[in-house]
Amino acid sequence: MIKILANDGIDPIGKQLLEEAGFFVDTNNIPQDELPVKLQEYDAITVRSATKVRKALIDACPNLKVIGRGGVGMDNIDVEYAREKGLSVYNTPASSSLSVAELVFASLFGSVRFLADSNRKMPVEGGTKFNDLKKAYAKGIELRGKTLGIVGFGRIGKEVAKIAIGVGMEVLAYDLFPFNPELDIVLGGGTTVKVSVKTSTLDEIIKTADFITLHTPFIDKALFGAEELAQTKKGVGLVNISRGGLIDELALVDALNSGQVAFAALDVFDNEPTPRQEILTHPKISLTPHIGAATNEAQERIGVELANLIIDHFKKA
Ligand SMILES: O=C(O)[C@H](O)COP(=O)(O)O
Repeated sequence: MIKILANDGIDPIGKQLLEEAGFFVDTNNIPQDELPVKLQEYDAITVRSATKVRKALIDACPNLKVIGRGGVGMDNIDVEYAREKGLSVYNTPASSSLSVAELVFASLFGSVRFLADSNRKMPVEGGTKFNDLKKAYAKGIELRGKTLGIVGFGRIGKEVAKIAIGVGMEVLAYDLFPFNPELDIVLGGGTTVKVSVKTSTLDEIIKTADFITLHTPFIDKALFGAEELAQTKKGVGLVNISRGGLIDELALVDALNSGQVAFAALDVFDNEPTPRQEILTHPKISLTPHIGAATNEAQERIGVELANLIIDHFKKA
């Protein structure tokens, strides 16, 4: 019987599909340091971003045939090495785009009305300094009519653009690769509307956008270091629900303190799962613990897609 270890969990429907196909699915979370021994008895492992599947683990498990990533980013997997060793590596790139895009807007709407800081301070100061807090949060901003720069115009960037257009924002989109700026927005009731974003350069986005959201993988250095942050429109808002490291965190703290950057909304961090204190405690940062894809709907789509990929793999083998 094919044995699958879903080390970071899998949606119950995905699990059920695998079991109906005749596979044994273990959803126990085996600690990273025990995997080199315990994973040896499995044919496949599925992970999210927590479990690392590095060269040494791959070498320790010669029976392993498939690595499945329930999600998009594969930076926790030595993908090339695994493929060189004859393993198949799958991810589910489309299933979570909408959930990530919705978190971008949850973060943006929240940040322009100081929700994160207000929720930190109200339980402590709300009873005695209500009117002081009311004043502190008096300069909210509307999103309608503002310019959103989207850096990385793949599946997630496009979903972000659709919501932004619905909100009435101007969208500047940049990607390393050429893309079609036209998008179809499906409205409630099923009507489809064709819209278009403005193709932009990274430089134009840095210098002119009111808000910037990042949707690229982390390659080797921060896209937004001190130099780029200094060139942004004063009072820009930044959102990173992509990968830690894309914004230089120390430069960001400086830019927030000087007022160059008005706020940042971060779902991903340099040192996950232990982000630095300066980031965790900054009043102008809205924080979430890497939950962009963490909705019931996205996880169900991911589980089903991953299960079908694994079933197809072993059917063909
Ligand atoms: O790359 C991804 O799909 C996201 O960062 C989600 O990661 P997660 O599966 O750990 O939530």
